[in-house]
Amino acid sequence: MTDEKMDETKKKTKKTAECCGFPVSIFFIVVNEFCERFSYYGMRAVLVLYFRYFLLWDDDLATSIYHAFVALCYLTPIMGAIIADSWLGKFKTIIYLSVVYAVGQVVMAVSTIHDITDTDRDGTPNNFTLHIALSMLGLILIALGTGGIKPCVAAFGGDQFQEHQSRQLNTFFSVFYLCINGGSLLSTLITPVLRAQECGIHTQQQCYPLAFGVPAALMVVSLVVFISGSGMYVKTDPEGNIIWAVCKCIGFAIKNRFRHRSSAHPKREHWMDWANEKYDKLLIAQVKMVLKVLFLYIPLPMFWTLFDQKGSRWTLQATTMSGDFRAFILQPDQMQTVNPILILTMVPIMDRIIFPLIKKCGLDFSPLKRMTVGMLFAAMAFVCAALVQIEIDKTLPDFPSSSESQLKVVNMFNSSLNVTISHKDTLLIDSLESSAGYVTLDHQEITVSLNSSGITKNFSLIAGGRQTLIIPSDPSVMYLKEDIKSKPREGRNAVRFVNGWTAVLNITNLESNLEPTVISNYSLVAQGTRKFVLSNGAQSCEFSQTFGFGSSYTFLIPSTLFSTDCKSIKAVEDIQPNSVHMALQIPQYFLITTGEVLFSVTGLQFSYSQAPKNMKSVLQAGWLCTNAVGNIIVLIVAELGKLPKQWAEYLLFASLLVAVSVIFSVMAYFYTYIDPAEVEAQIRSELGFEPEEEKKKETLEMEDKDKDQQNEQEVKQTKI
Ligand SMILES: C[C@H](N)C(=O)N1CCC[C@H]1C(=O)O
Repeated sequence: MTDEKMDETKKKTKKTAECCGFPVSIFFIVVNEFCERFSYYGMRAVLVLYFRYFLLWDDDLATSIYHAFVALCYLTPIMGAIIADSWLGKFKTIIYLSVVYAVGQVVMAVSTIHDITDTDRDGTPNNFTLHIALSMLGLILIALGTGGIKPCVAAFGGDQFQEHQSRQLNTFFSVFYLCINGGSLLSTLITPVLRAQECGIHTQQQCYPLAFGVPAALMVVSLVVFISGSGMYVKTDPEGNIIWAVCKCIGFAIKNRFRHRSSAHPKREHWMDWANEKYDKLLIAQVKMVLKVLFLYIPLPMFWTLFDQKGSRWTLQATTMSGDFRAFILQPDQMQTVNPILILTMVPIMDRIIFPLIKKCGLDFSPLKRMTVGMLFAAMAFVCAALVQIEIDKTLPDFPSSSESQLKVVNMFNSSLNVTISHKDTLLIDSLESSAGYVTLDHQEITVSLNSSGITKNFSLIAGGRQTLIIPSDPSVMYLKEDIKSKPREGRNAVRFVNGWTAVLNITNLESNLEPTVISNYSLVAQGTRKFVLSNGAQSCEFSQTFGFGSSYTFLIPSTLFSTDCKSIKAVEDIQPNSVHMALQIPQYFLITTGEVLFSVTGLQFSYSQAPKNMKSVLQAGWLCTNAVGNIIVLIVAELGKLPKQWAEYLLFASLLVAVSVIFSVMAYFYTYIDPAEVEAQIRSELGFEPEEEKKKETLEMEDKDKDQQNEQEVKQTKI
């Protein structure tokens, strides 16, 4: 045996330090994963807000770029796997790509410092191009890093286990998943709080640099932890350019099959056997194993398509619900933290109680069955989401269709008015009151007549819009103002004021002073009791209003404002607060998380256990790719298909997933589980290669011989 070969075999049979039956090196790997996921999910938690409120992109662009980024993060694992399995090995790939990742996070954090381009010191950046360029560069580096290392870390963790530790290996994947979710939970709680702080050199702004800087620091910690374990790892070397060899082998099999397509040539058991002429049996067997699993993955993206809507559709659903839990207030996007919290409790329960119980009952709950059941749970979660949506829809205002217009009338005149719209609808409105709700009209050109004064005016309404007609103290100058026609974002409340006082007013929360007879633009206020101070320079008074979630109010300020100490201000409710409670989303979160434990944790283990030794990262990457495709489907669905009713869309997704899980269960039925190591050993022995066990024994014997020789020499030297 050559020295090189001996070194390699020694590496493979290296005894690792153990603690409670687990390799000690695993500790560094799970801590590394915890920090990395903290970094990834922490950054993701504030990314859309950064796009929306720092770069000032609109909602559509912000969500599209966000989903495109997530999809990229799950596509780059292919690159990481190729580098690891064919070139650098998993250990070096993790280190190099972690450096790229950490640099990306730092670039991203720098891009969020508004002071770097805020030359006029007004609090907003002056060179958006630079911020956009830096953040895109940062995101690309992050996607390369996080995706690149992801298949390697899981597979590298698996590599640390010896053959006798197969039970511990399964536990490892569960612990690994717990660490992912521990990191995700902490970071999604912490980074939004960091963002809400104010910071800056010249002007104080929302502290995005801190919200992105802490994840960057955690990525550096992750790298340091991983390097610290360096001396303890089992590092398997890549066996040449395996991916290229696989591609060539598949290409040759297809070409050869095509060349021998006539019936004169006998059929072969498997189409890959057409590569027999040129490639060795071992490689062909390995390719067959990988292809079999990859084929099985084809239906899986549908699970992720539903799963990933937690962050988009379900969060939007939460914005139309009430988050008042009495002891605490939950914001709509915080509802997502229910997922990692449930993962942290359910993985141990499943592992320790449910799975052993199922086994005790003599039921066969094989990995592919678990994954099928996982998909059905996710489908049930969407049925629940549809039911909740139906409840919410009952409480939502009737917003106008695209051909309709809605009109509300506010009377700031000093006496009641009879307002007739288009000679048809007559509304009697008291002074400092509004019409009860909105009048829906199926035409846009209207005539408004104030019957007592004989004033008549024509207006053109916005099709599909909501507007308020303000009749000021001088009714002849009545005018229209556009209203919001959807629930205010993030469960906040939209407020505006009509100034019926005789002079300019300054009102807290409003961007600028309010002229007499004018209605202000909306400003958004959070849930809770809010205080408004109104002043004209000489006098001031304050009033408070308690807000729920997702309401809209117009406050009518009378001419008697200061004499009544603000008490005469009239609140008109344009959109009622959300009344369906966010707790109703818990069942759907519970079901999707149960689905995730059954589907995702099992899929991770399955991808490792069914892969040949030299293609572990490749199959992990294939598994992660199902997630990328799922995200791309979300993107396409968001752009194209919009069903008129949200609950119908939820049901459509649920039915699609049920259909896909039936297909998957049929495919799974025909799949036979293998032990890749055994298959490889068998082929090796058929081909007359030295079996691994023999190699091990030989290495140990060589080591013993080396030691004996050393001892002999030492004895000789002492004698001399
Ligand atoms: C946070 C999720 N519960 C979760 O653990 N994941 C979602 C996609 C896969 C997995 C992850 O690796 O982040």
